[in-house]
Amino acid sequence: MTPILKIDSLVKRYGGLLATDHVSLTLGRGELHAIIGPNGAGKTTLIGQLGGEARPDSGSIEFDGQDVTALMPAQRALRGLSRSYQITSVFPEFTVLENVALAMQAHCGHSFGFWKPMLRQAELTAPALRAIEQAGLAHRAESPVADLAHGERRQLELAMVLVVEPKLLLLDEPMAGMSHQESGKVVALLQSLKGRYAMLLVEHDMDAVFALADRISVLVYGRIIATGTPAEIRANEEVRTAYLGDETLPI
Ligand SMILES: Nc1ncnc2c1ncn2[C@@H]1O[C@H](COP(=O)(O)OP(=O)(O)OP(=O)(O)O)[C@@H](O)[C@H]1O
Repeated sequence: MTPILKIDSLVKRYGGLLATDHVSLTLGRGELHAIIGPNGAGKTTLIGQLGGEARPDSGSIEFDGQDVTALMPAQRALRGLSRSYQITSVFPEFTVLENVALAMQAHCGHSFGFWKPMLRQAELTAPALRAIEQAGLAHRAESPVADLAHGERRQLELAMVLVVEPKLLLLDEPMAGMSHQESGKVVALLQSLKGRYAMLLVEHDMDAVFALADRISVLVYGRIIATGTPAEIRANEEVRTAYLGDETLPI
């Protein structure tokens, strides 16, 4: 079976700095692959290139058997490559359900009637409710987004991506700023989604990464120094050296 994602020798330069230094990586269907690395290693830059917001200087990105290197973010999303964003375009006075339905509508373009009240369109509300349930927010479906706690907003972000049924989810620090209890909920949630979606997870919470990932790649100064199972990464000498003195790696 073709891999869902194949990155080949991706390079991104900022002046003299190689933020992504010939990164190659393959992701299997249904795999949860984590990218870890110290601050400034190039994790966000890599996710940005996969999402399509940052253009690589060279190298290629193949998604689901097709070259998507030159595609815009919306074109990638339509093919099933979706990124979970820190929400900026959410409508705080609208409910969780309305926001997720709107995300679905935006994704599908003009195939829905704008003149009909959104919540009477089962084509929008049924998948929206499913995604909200998957994201563990069913009890908040009718709450205005302004009333959500920080952790619940991150769950909403996830619902807004899940609603379009992506083939690959790009997750950029989904536990950032969460309490221990909140991040535990997101770990359980991602665990429940495992196998159904391929996921590329960038995360600083090492307990979460080592609990969830099928494989982990370690990025240091823009270069992948190791890829392997959590046990292989724990045992890797070069990784231990790169993290020397960094207590966040549970090895
Ligand atoms: N737009 C930009 N212009 C210039 N340099 C940049 C730009 N974006 C990132 N960089 C540099 O590229 C390198 C990689 O940054 P990046 O944000 O991708 O790292 P990161 O691994 O995500 O870090 P963190 O864990 O702190 O989020 C850093 O040295 C950063 O200063």
